[in-house]
Amino acid sequence: MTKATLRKTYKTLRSQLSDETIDDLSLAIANQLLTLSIWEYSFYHVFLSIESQKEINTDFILNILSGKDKNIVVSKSDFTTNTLTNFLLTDATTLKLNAYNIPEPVDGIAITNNNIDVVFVPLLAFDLQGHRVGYGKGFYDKFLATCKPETIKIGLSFFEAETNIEDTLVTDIKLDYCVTPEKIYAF
Ligand SMILES: Nc1nc2c(c(=O)[nH]1)N(C=O)[C@@H](CNc1ccc(C(=O)N[C@@H](CCC(=O)O)C(=O)O)cc1)CN2
Ligand SMILES: Nc1ncnc2c1ncn2[C@@H]1O[C@H](COP(=O)(O)OP(=O)(O)OP(=O)(O)O)[C@@H](O)[C@H]1O
Repeated sequence: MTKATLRKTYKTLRSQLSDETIDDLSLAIANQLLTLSIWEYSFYHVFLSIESQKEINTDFILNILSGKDKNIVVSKSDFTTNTLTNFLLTDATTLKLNAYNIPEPVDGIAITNNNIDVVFVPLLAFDLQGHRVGYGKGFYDKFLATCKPETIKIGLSFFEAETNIEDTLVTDIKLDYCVTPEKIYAF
């Protein structure tokens, strides 16, 4: 299927999930993540959930990371350039919802992309090759392109893989893993 079709299909599927189901599935995803060998690193980039879009609740992952004393990195989105700038999330960080309902830090300690070891990547759909479909503005493709090549990229999804995304671009950065409540896909 094409990215446009997949976006539509998976937005609809997500819109049908109750808040309780979202929390149950998000916890199952966090528990799956615990079985991966990814916990020896230092800097972890996590997206902060857009609740109105029924995204995965990343609070469980944030709790794991703070329990392990990891450096947690979160983004501010610039919708004029479709780029992300990254900041350390600390107890002192004030978060504010932006115009797209994304929680983001008001200010803080800036982190350069080459320090980031692991990125948890939001998505609407993904395929068996490790390609993903997001909201279509290329924020994550641009961000991941500026991380070091060894950075581990982990998609998080409520739903299982599609066979194939037809219209992938050369600029699409593939995932290393995609984790669902049921399974871990390694690419
Ligand atoms: N939590 C989270 N943060 C993220 C992303 C994400 O997918 N999830 N992004 C991943 O790249 C970037 C933001 N990307 C976005 C791109 C478009 C829209 C947007 O157009 N929203 C419209 C229409 C939504 C719709 O079509 O349903 C809106 O809210 O009105 C929102 C976020 C960076 N931060
Ligand atoms: N490294 C890059 N530099 C400049 N433009 C890029 C880069 N990567 C992707 N783009 C552009 O971003 C646009 C959106 O790409 P795509 O449809 O793959 O977004 P997406 O992955 O669904 O969304 P997102 O990354 O925001 O979740 C495309 O027009 C693409 O050309």
